[in-house]
Amino acid sequence: MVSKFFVKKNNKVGRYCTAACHLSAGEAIFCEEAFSVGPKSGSPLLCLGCHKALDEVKTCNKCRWPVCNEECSKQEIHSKNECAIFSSVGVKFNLDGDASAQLECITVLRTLLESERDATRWNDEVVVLEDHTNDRKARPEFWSAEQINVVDFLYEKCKLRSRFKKDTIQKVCGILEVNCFEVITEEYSSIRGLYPKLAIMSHNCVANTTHSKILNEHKMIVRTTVAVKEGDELYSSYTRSTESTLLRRVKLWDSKFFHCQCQRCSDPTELGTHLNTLKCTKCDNGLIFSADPLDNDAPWNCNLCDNAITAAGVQKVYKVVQDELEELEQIPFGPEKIEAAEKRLKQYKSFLHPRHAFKLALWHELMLLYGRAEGYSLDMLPDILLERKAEMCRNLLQTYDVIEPGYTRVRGVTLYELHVALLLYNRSQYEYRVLTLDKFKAEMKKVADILEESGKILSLEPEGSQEFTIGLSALNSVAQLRESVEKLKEESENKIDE
Ligand SMILES: C[S@@+](CC[C@H](N)C(=O)[O-])C[C@H]1O[C@@H](n2cnc3c(N)ncnc32)[C@H](O)[C@@H]1O
Repeated sequence: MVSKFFVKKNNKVGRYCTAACHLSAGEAIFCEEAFSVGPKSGSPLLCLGCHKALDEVKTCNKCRWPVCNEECSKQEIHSKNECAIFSSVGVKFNLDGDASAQLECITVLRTLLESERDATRWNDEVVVLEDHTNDRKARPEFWSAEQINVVDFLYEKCKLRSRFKKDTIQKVCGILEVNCFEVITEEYSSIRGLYPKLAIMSHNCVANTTHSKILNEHKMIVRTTVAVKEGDELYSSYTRSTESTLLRRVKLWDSKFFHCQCQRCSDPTELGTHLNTLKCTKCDNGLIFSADPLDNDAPWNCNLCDNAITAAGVQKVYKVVQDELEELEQIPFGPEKIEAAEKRLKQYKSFLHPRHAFKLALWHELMLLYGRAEGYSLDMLPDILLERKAEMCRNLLQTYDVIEPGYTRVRGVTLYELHVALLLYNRSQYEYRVLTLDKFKAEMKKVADILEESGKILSLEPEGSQEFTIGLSALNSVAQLRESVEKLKEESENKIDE
C-alpha cells in the first residue's frame, strides 16, 4: 500500500511527518503493531500477563513475578519474555519491596528481547528513534535510579552481559521514555507501548491526528481528526490537551526534553480558550495572564490593575488545586463525587477564569455523572439538572472545538451526552407546554444533528470498543429520531386539517 505520509528531518525536531496526499477528516493513515508493550515508569503493581492492576501479589509458578493466575502466567507476552529470563537465573520479585521500582525493567527487557527476534525492525525503525541520552544523564536523580533498577539489574543480576551492551540497555531506557505512548488496556490499566511509526510525528498542543488501540491486539490505528492538505505536517499530542499551558510545558520538558513553542503555548489566552487564565482577586473584571507563556518563570499580570503574581506563586496555587482534583478522583463514581465536584467548582469561582482547565476537568466529570450516578439516573434528573448537563456539554464543546477539533473521541462523547440531555429536556418542556409543537420539532432536529455528528465520530473508533458501540447505536437512532420528528409533523398537520 502506498504510504500516506513522508518522513522528513530538520534541526529543530529531528524527524517528523508530512501528509503525502490530501487526507480527509477521520481518514485512517496507518495501523501499526507495537514493537513492545509493558508497564510504564512508576507503574503500580500489575499482572505481567494481562496488565490488570493487582490489589495483592499473586506470583507466576515458574518465575515468581506478579500475575493474576496460571492463565496469565502462560500469556506469551510474559512467558517468552521476562519469565524465561527470570526463571533461568532465579531472580524473584521481592514481595516486600517497591513494586514500581522492580517493574521498571520489564518493558526495557521486552524491547531488548524483541530486538533479537526482529533485528530488521529494530535496526530500521527503533534504533533510529530519539533517546536524549545526554539530557537524561544531566538529571542524576533519575539517571542513577535507572542505572540501579534497570541497567545493573538486567546486566548483572539477570546475567545478560553476553547478550546486550550496557549502552544498549541505557539507549532502550531513553527510547522508551521519549517515544512511548500510553495504552489503555481492555482491563482499563494504563501501560506504555512503543509504536515506532507513530513516534515519528512531532508534538503539537493542537494535534491533527489521533490514535486508538485495536481491541485485544497490540495494534494502534492512527487517523486524522481534521482535513490535512498534501505537504502539511502531521502532529500527535504527547500530553493531555485539556491541561493548561503551564502544566503541559512542564510535562513536555520533564518527559520529552523539549520546550514546546506551538501557537497554543505562545498565546497567553491559549487561542482564546482561557484554559490558563486566572481571575484577578484585587479588581472587579481583571484577568491574570503570564507575561510570557514560553517562559515558565515569567510573572503573571492583571490586564486591568497593577496586581501581579510570581510564576512560583501560580505554580503553588496549581499544585493545591491539582492535589484537590486528585483527591476527588479517588472518590468512587456516585452521588458523593457529584457533591464534591460541585463544591470544588464553587470554590474555584473566585480565582479561576470561568473556562479554566481545572474547571473543564470538573465539568467533564460531572457531564458523565449526571445521568449515571446513583440517585441521578436520567429518568430521575429534574429539568434544572438536564439543563445544567447540557450547559456543561456546550461549554466543554466550545473549548474542545479549539483544542481537540474535528473527529476526536472527546468531542464525540461530549456531543453524545449533549444530545441525551437536550432530548429529555426538550421532551419535558414540550410535555409541560413550555414549548410549542413547532419549537419542539425545531429543537429535536438540532438534537438529531448533534446525535448524527457524535455517531459519525465515535463509529470511527475500533470495532468492539465502547465508543464504537455508542457510535453505531447513535447512527441507528438518528433515523428513528428524525422519523419520529416527521411523524410529529404529520400529527400536527392532521390536527390543523381537523
Ligand atoms: C517521539 S520523538 C519524535 C521523533 C523524533 N523527532 C525523531 O527524530 O525520532 C520526540 C522528540 O522529538 C522532538 N520533538 C517532537 N516534537 C517537538 C516539538 N514540537 N518541538 C521541539 N521538539 C520536538 C523532541 O526532541 C522530542 O523529545
